[in-house]
Amino acid sequence: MKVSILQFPGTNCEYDTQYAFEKLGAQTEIVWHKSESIPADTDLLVVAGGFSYGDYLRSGAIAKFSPVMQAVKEYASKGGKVLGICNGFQVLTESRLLPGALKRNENLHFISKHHHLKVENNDNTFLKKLDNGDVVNIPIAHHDGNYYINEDGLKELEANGQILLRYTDAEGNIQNPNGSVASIAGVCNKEKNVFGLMPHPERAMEAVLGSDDGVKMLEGFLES
Ligand SMILES: NC(=O)CC[C@H](N)C(=O)O
Repeated sequence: MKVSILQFPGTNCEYDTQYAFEKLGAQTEIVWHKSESIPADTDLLVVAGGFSYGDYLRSGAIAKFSPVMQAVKEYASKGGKVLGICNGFQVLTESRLLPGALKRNENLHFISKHHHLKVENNDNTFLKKLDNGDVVNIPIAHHDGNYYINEDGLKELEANGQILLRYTDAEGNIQNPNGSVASIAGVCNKEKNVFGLMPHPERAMEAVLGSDDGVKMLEGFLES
């Protein structure tokens, strides 16, 4: 299992992501954004979190023009699996590889804390190790996590089972820390090979650091 991890100027979660996947037994490689290709043996491509291009203009809006993104689009169009975490989710929506957009948090604050999430749909590679309705505890850390999609888009997401995760409390009651439409924390594309979420599963790999619920999330990618 080979996980390639994209790195833009300002990415800051690439080494945590590398640590998380190596802990699960995967081989990893960090790929600089100037590369015009991604490693041929890639089984999963992760767009890691951080502040690509300092979040100037809009989070992910400049990264989408990086040379590597053409290769990412080709990889995804052939069914390659892509996971965008936080800023990676923002890059994937900006690149139109995922539906919707991430706006400034409703309260205009950067929010950094553990948050509970409910699994909405586990019929996909990413969440297959969890059950629908499971509640996980995963850190969030963002100022642009306010997921937006219009009404028609939301209906389409619901109809196609593309809503993966929603923000909740520990009991699974819906919460909304950032103003996201329908409290959405993560979605996938219609083909279910491109995944994006604002929370950071790679930061929840050890109970002693607050939660190891990220293990079950990322493990889904290791068995295909
Ligand atoms: N942790 C991150 O990836 C941060 C994402 C993004 N730069 C934001 O603050 O919204």
